[in-house]
Amino acid sequence: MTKIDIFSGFLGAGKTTLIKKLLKEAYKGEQVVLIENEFGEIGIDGGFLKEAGIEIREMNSGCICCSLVGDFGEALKEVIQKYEPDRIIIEPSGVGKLSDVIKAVKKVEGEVDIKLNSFTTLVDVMKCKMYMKNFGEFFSNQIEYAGTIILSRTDKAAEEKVIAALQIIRGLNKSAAVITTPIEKLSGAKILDTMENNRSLEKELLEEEVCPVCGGHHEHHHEEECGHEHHHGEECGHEHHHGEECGHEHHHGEECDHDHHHGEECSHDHHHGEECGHSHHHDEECGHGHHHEEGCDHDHHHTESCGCGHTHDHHDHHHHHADEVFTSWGRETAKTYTEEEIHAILEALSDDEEYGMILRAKGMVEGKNGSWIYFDMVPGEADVREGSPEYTGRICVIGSKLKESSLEKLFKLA
Ligand SMILES: Nc1nc2c(ncn2[C@@H]2O[C@H](COP(=O)(O)OP(=O)(O)OP(=O)(O)O)[C@@H](O)[C@H]2O)c(=O)[nH]1
Repeated sequence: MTKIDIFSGFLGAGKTTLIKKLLKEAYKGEQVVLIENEFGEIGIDGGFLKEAGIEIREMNSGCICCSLVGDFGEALKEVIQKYEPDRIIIEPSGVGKLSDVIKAVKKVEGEVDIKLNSFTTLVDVMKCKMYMKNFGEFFSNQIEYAGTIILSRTDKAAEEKVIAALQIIRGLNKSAAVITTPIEKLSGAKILDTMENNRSLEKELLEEEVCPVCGGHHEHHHEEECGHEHHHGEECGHEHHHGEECGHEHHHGEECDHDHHHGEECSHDHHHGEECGHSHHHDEECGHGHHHEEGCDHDHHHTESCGCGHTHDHHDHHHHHADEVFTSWGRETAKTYTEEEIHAILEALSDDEEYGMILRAKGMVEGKNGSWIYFDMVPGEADVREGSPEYTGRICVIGSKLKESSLEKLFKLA
């Protein structure tokens, strides 16, 4: 039996940091394979894990969070046959939907000897509100479907920030255990134990199939024999979440006829997002595209892309349109830099609209003095450190409306 642990989290939330800690402290002695589905053209994270003897299966050519569930199933089977691991860690792309990843794993559970052991989401408390506001469903889905939520940067965030983030999180997910203690203060075993004992949402998610009463697809928020709450199915006679024109609480845009266009006024209670927080179809405030999750009945024939940065033809109802929101820019380079140059570049990325809205930059390049410079940046935060030599320099920037030629110039690659 191979245990599957899913670690979800928005760009730069701290997934890799946590996985490293668990590998050292909680998964010690286990045969572990990491399946990662990075958003971005160049896989950056793999290196350190390879050094630690961990097998990595990168899925950059296909996304596990949308229609390529079959391929994902094949990848899982292949990994299990080849390595017979004790555990598989799945790190979906930072903008993938956790609910889709859970479903994808569940689908293959009957075919291979695996068990979905945990599904955890990392949330950066410093940016929770901003991400919620700007990226809606891409961000909120990961919170809603998590069995456990781990807050990152509680080591340095003000208490009010942590409490504000908690409020947003609790609005989306009432039952997950939320770890607010900085992870370095907890042992890996303690974290794993917390992750493994919070699985109530799993059942809920699995029941998100066809309703035995009305035959519709509902998202179930409570488990009661059909007795669950419905979003629509008026004929069921149960409590509904989506009673149009009824001013009820909303859980999601799914299968909901009343799309909110252009942030029209809305007087309902919402489960995701402050400042109305419902999904929007058109750009507002932040200037980015928002998800298109509404459960419309038509097929989409256009080619879309999801969080993996690749394009797929979707024949199902999961339209991510992540490519409308997120893009990545990556380069391999033999160019050398000084640490000061890298600091200055990251600062420019943080501060300047000139390059688009930067959500994440990371990479490793050779230093002028022959050492290797590793860097990580999320808005307002940059980490530059020395690391072991890589086979070549690699740079990856992820964001919204990236300006590639400006980025090339900034990294002096033009
Ligand atoms: N102070 C602090 N820094 C953190 C914490 N978690 C992560 N970081 C830093 O944030 C940066 C990004 O962390 P990662 O662990 O690489 O994040 P990730 O979610 O794997 O990022 P992606 O590669 O975008 O998927 C790194 O510089 C980390 O050191 C935390 O709890 N506290």
